[in-house]
Amino acid sequence: MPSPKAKNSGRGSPVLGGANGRYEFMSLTKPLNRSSPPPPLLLQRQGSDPTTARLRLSESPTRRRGSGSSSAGQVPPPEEDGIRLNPSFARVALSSLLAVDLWMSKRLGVCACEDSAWGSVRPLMKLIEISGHGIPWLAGAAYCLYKSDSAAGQEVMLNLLMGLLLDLILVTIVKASVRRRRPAHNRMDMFATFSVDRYSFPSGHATRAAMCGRFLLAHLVLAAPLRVLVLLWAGLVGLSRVMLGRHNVTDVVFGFGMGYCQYNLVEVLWLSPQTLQGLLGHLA
Ligand SMILES: CC(C)=CCC/C(C)=C/COP(=O)(O)O
Repeated sequence: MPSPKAKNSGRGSPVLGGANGRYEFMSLTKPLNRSSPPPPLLLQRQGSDPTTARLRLSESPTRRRGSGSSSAGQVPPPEEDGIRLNPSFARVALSSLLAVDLWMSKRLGVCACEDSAWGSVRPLMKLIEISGHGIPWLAGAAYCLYKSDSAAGQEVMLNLLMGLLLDLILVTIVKASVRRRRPAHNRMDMFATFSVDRYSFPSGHATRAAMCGRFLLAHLVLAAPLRVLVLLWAGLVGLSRVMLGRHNVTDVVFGFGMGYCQYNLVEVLWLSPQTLQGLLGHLA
């Protein structure tokens, strides 16, 4: 039903007296074409979905008779108004989640630049950012692989290297597919980025922190305090992404989940020395 305001606005209510006495609505988003009467649209009863409206349209007497008076004419299917009159629950829930996400990310972006609320903490957050960057991890894994003098050590470092490359590939694919822009308050001053790193979803640092964190806990013999330190580091990497304004909260949360699953993939694709010797044998 037209809102009371529209009826009293004096700007011409969108309601037309229909030829058959039924009220019909003009499209709310198309300019009124005064030369010819606008195509009447069936009133979409509150809570009905467009499909129902279309079904009702095809059952309308006008359609059934296959002809109608010139004023009714062939009633076109209801237009997709720019305004969704009854979005699905999933769409409303997603819109609400994204609204909360943007609001929370803006509030937590306290180190987005030097004169932000916590601008003095920015250098520390940048240090944490570097600790989760792909290049230090790739260089470190390659160096340990080169320096390792045990087969077991070489096996672990080789699979960490493979996991890091897998992470880069998967994150690049998802970033390039989703193409979500970084938060408006982000100051893009990261070093050594790919072109896809202009996109925000998911956080590559978060995927790497989760995957490497699980990898270290599973394959390194660490005392309990060090295990806690690894978990703390992974959490701080994720938090730093939002505090620096690089990401929204959902980018990091999804990144943690993706990195956690990536480690499972590393375990499935685990390269044993025998597999490696077979591969190298083929290459030689
Ligand atoms: C150049 C290499 C080897 C990796 C890129 C590392 C990087 C800049 C990832 C982006 O992380 P966020 O998505 O968390 O910003």
